[in-house]
Amino acid sequence: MLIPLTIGKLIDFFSSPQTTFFGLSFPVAAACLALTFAIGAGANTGRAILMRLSGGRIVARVREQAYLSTLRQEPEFADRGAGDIVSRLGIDTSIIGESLTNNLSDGLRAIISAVVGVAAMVMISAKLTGVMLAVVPPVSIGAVIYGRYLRKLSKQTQEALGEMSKTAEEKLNAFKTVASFNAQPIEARLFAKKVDDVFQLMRKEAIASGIFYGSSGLTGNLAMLCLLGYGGHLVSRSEITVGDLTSLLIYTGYVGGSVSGLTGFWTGLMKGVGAGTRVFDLLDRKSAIPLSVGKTLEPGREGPIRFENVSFTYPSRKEVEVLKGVDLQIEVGTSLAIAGPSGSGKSSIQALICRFYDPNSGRVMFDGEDIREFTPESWRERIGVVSQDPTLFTGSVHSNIAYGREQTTREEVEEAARMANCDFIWDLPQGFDTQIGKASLSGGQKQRIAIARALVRKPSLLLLDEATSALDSTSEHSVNSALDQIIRTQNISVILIAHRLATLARAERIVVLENGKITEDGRYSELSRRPGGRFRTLMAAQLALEKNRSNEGEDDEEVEVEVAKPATGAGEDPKINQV
Ligand SMILES: Nc1ncnc2c1ncn2[C@@H]1O[C@H](COP(=O)(O)OP(=O)(O)OP(=O)(O)O)[C@@H](O)[C@H]1O
Repeated sequence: MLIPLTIGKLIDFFSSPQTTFFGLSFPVAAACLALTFAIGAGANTGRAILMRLSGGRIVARVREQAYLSTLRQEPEFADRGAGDIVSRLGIDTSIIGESLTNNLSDGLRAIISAVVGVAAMVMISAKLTGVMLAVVPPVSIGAVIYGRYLRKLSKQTQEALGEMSKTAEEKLNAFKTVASFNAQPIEARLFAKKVDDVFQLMRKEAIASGIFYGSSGLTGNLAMLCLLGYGGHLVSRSEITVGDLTSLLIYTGYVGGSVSGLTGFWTGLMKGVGAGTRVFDLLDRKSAIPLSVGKTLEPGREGPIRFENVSFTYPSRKEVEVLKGVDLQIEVGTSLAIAGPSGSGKSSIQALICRFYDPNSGRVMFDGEDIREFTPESWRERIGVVSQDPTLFTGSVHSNIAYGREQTTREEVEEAARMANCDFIWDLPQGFDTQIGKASLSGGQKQRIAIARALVRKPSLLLLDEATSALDSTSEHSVNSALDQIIRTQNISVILIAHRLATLARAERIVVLENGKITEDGRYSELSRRPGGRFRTLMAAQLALEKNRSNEGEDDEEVEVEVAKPATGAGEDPKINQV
């Protein structure tokens, strides 16, 4: 801030050499200034480093906490699309970091420069300063209006970016589906549309910023012109020197730069607020099913699970009642299969058991207590889940089986793998240390690793959702024998959802769910013989389907082997043996 003053004094010094710089001779003043500039340079270096570091730290902490908060939400929350959440964690947090550090630092510097500049100008000539300050009110009003508009635009832009990421993420995750349908041009168009949405918003921002900066520049230049005219007049009347006028003009440039820096600071802040709203949405969101609220369920406690008149609708589709007054009891250590047409609510029963959702009415009880009494964390500890298409994560076979339990030993992992019939692991090049990804194992192998992953937790309840429906008969056979072994040898309650007869036959008890209601309940041997029964009808359809499949070339022998060693109650139906 001393430079304009120095230049003014220098001009006056050359026109009249007896001029001093605040009483100092010019060489001494120059030395002092050099020192001041050196200190200034050091401070600037420190500012740049500290601001970048603190910005990086803010972004890192906001990201970590927002990610943790996201992971602790109820599963329904993730249905809004991972792409949008990833864009919040990536782009929006960067904008916040930028806004809070570089922007804040530039803003502070602009405020200090403006205040010191105006003070120096008042010191040189209060009259001329008054002329210059006339531009401040219109520019400030313009900045406020522009800032508000920008905040709105910024939020819309971040949302559009989120949509764009969501679209790309979904399709890139289904790369093979897109390729097999030759849908690349359609997907490219869809993505281009999302990109265009972002571009349109950026265009609005570009026009608004052009108008704002153009008009505030014009206002500044006009003020400069007035200053020059009026200043020249004051010089001609010897009220100020040429050096003073020069200093004043340069200060005006400084202050003008600071004011435009301040508007940049304001608009940057507004951008940050826009992005911040989206990140704080994640950070502040209270989960509908908080993970740590309730009492901790003691690990060894056993008891039946009971659905008491449970009705349920998904929060995102309130108009469809998925479960309608379901009553169901699952005794400790028994196996139950849920059969029923597609969309009848089978998976929803498992989702309620896992407490991914809460019922709208009725209760899910464990050992006489509503499961809502327990923390979802401690409740889920006792449940092992195997889904139809289990996800394996990048890492070793060991880390996939030990997923969620870092302290699990190799012996425990191997024991679970044995129980889940995962013999193939021992034949892999590096055994349990073999690195696997999303796509490096067959469906049946993945499924068995998923069963081992569920078993390693030593669950007291195992949930299998159509664990065999996507498999060929060989893989189905391996998975089913693993299942047999578990049902027979472990004291685990098993709830399995299945369409395939060979899998259903493994359970000690079967319930048929239709349109959200239990319509039949009994042992396999009873239900498959009940004349006109729902299960019998369903099975006849399934039987025809499976027969068709075998005729089309599936390995009949495998299926026979399947049924040759069914669990209690199965294998008595001649139709099944026929399969
Ligand atoms: N996350 C969700 N949000 C909204 N509706 C859902 C959701 N998941 C399932 N539904 C709906 O709830 C109903 C029951 O679905 P559910 O998955 O429980 O049936 P299912 O018997 O397991 O079917 P399938 O045998 O085809 O897997 C269906 O109408 C389905 O469209």
